[in-house]
Amino acid sequence: MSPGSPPPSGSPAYLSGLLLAGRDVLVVGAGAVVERRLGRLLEVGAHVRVVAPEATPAIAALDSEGRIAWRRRRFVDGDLDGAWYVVAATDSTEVNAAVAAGAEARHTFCVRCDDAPAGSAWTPATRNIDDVTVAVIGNRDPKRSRRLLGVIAEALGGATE
Ligand SMILES: C[C@@]1(CC(=O)O)c2cc3[nH]c(cc4nc(cc5[nH]c(cc(n2)[C@H]1CCC(=O)O)[C@@](C)(CC(=O)O)[C@@H]5CCC(=O)O)C(CC(=O)O)=C4CCC(=O)O)c(CCC(=O)O)c3CC(=O)O
Ligand SMILES: NC(=O)C1=CN([C@@H]2O[C@H](COP(=O)(O)OP(=O)(O)OC[C@H]3O[C@@H](n4cnc5c(N)ncnc54)[C@H](O)[C@@H]3O)[C@@H](O)[C@H]2O)C=CC1
Repeated sequence: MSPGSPPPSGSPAYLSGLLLAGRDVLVVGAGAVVERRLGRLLEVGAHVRVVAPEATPAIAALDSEGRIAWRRRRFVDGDLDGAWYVVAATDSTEVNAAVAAGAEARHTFCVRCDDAPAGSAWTPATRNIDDVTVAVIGNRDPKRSRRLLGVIAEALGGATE
């Protein structure tokens, strides 16, 4: 089976709980998708570096508050040095491919937001319910994953969204 190709059932992902507190995470791009992903990364204490020429107001505010480090420029390969985990989420296929290739060369896991099988990690729909974290990862049907998370949350008596 080639990297990223799906098994007969389930998803091709090996689920693992990454402990990112205090660890360097590189996020390339600062648009709507990154805005959604930053919440969980910050909640678990990751040290997030964002590289992008433009950012949404919410992401720029996180930088002003010192909660992330935003480098206001285009991605360069050296940005990958030191990262434990990488999110490639620009609106350019070429840039996302370059980020994923540089991460692959360093054996660093990388989520590719535009072409999931071409990355090496996927982002689950995630929610904390009391003292557990519930995460669902499907097979490139994120709305279904989000829906299933809601069903599980309800079964556990947690708030629904
Ligand atoms: C495989 C995966 C890899 C990864 O990115 O990690 C992936 C891939 C892709 N998503 C795409 C599109 C959208 N994804 C969302 C939403 C979410 N996507 C999430 C995860 C994942 N998305 C990973 C595993 C998914 C799984 O479990 O199956 C969630 C769960 C978590 C999170 O994002 O935090 C979050 C929902 C939960 C929440 O909201 O809480 C929306 C909705 C929206 O934006 O409002 C849209 C637009 C509408 C639509 O198309 O449905 C595209 C096409 C891009 C393009 O067209 O270019 C790709 C690319 C591809 O499949 O190759
Ligand atoms: N996986 C997922 O959940 C989803 C993925 N997508 C995909 O993700 C991509 C990004 O989506 P959005 O966040 O909505 O895009 P957006 O257009 O809001 O943001 C793009 C970001 O990329 C940055 N960027 C552009 N060139 C760059 C470079 N050379 N170096 C560094 N940063 C650069 C821009 O400055 C901007 O911050 C979409 O094109 C789409 O393919 C879209 C929706 C959901």
